[in-house]
Amino acid sequence: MSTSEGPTAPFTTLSVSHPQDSITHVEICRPEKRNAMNKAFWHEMIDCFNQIAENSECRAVVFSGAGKLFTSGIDLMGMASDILQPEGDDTARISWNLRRIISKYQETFSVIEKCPKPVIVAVHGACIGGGVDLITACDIRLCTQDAWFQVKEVDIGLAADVGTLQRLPRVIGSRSLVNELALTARKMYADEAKSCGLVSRVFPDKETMMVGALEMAGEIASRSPVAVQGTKVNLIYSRDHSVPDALNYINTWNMSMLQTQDLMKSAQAAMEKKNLKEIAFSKL
Ligand SMILES: CCC/C=C/C=C/C(=O)SCCNC(=O)CCNC(=O)[C@H](O)C(C)(C)COP(=O)(O)OP(=O)(O)OC[C@H]1O[C@@H](n2cnc3c(N)ncnc32)[C@H](O)[C@@H]1OP(=O)(O)O
Repeated sequence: MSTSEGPTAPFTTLSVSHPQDSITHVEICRPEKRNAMNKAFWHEMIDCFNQIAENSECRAVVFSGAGKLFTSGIDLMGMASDILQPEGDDTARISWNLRRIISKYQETFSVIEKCPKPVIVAVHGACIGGGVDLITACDIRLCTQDAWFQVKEVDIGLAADVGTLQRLPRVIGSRSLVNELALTARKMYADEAKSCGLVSRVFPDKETMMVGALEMAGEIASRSPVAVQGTKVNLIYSRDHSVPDALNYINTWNMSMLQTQDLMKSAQAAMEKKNLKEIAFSKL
């Protein structure tokens, strides 16, 4: 794992490293501002995850935050210009402009979901506002015992519009709990986050969590990338479609993907009780 030594070029808010073969670690890195999401962050995420999606060397991603906490959400100081004073000669043009801007903000987290490589997010300390939007777009959520989550948008006078209201109800089973969190902006702590299914594991501290996240990424990366990436794409598809539609989708998907050499290699390894880490799968 990288150790918060600062953002890596060409980014100013993200540090990207490769702690192991086939694994990419992305860290939001503005610790002095509690990883507040400034203007640069919103577009750097898009560039970063589009690059990861295209990088055939990468098979799994770990995302975390540098410093004291995961993120304090949108940068309240930098928010002013485009959202608070959108350009345009009249209401229609201002509105159209805002629509375009909001779409761009939404893309910041949708790229995580569109990236076929599984993304494990590791949360320590606070995860506020935009942080909840971000983690709900990730595939696996881990946190530390000191973590807390807050859908804080109503406190700053807006309805969350970059993913929380759309994805959180699909992550947490209880609609009532989602409504409560979004309407009251109350903090939810690690144990409740685990019991409601927002996170799948709670670790005693950040160090242990990062070791756990890396181990999990290693397990994923050792498997056939055809199988893993197909699984991510189809899990997301089936979340958003009926069972018959999703069965039809995977049928069409697998009519080509089942022809992979990875199937024979993996099946043979299983028969011979070999560790998948010993099997060389081609890049994807
Ligand atoms: C179309 C757009 C869609 C997106 C919507 C997103 C909405 C949201 O994200 S709503 C949530 C907004 N965030 C907040 O309300 C959190 C504000 N911050 C805090 O409550 C505290 O800072 C926090 C509990 C996170 C941490 O407290 P701590 O005592 O550890 O640190 P501080 O001394 O408060 O802060 C240290 C410096 O960081 C700056 N900072 C913290 N959060 C933000 C932020 N969100 N935006 C900008 N700057 C932030 C803080 O000002 C301090 O800076 P400095 O004084 O220069 O040292």
